[in-house]
Amino acid sequence: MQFTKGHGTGNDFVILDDPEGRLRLTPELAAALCDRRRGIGGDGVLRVVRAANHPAAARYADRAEWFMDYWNSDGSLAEMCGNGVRVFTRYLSSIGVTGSPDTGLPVATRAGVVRALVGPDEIAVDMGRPRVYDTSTATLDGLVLPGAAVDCGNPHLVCALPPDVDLAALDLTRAPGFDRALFPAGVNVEFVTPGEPVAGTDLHTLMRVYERGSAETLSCGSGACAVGAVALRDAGLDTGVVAVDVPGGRLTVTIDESTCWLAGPAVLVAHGEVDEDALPR
Ligand SMILES: N[C@@H](CCC[C@H](N)C(=O)O)C(=O)O
Repeated sequence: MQFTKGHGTGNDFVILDDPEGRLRLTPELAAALCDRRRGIGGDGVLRVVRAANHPAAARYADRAEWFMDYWNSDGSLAEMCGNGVRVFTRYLSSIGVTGSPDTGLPVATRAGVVRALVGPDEIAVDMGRPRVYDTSTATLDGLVLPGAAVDCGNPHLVCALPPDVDLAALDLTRAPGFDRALFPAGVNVEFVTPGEPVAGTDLHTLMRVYERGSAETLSCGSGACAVGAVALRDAGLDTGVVAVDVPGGRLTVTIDESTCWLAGPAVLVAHGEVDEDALPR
């Protein structure tokens, strides 16, 4: 099986080119590919399949030729992956699939169709406006942290740390607790603290994330959008530019009246062949 490996600010993916949708991708195979010791290693799998050839995306086929079939590293499916769309788009452009320079490349996801614009260094995705819809709490290290529930196509809980809690010192080797009644399908939990002013932006936030299905990752694009939306709301702003620093680098979130743009680097680092029979079962 051929694969490509790529990442966006350290959120890394195994990319499988399967335009006809012939590959029998199972939760076990996705988890085995993502295994960092016995497989290739990744926070998730991005299967590149024509929308018309996948039952979850056929309804989008008139609007988007390509479907990002996204799997978390534990083998579960997710509706959206912001960094995934950016890396997926980098892969498509590497094989000559480019969108229109004006309107970009439409990409179907389980949360609907988004569009990506390829710049010289960065790839930006029009993610749609995040919906901040409730309050809740996360528990971690004996702390109870209030947070905002945000829908970015996938679920997020954005928790601001009290000033005496150090973001870098949080122990994210274990999953934070959350309200299963509010998030029956699980949630990605972002922990945030304000950063120093950054030129060209309205706000600057530092973030770490514990992702549903993938544990702590170096970056989460949809999480950055959720964080940007909450940061602007808390600053009394409807629109603006937020620099979101994650352990893997910087993402820029731009929210206007109608949508949210997520921008940052997206890199392909390797191509190869994996022996499926040698993967862990
Ligand atoms: N890292 C992603 C989000 C991936 C999906 C997430 N773990 C979920 O289950 O919702 C991103 O960049 O958005």
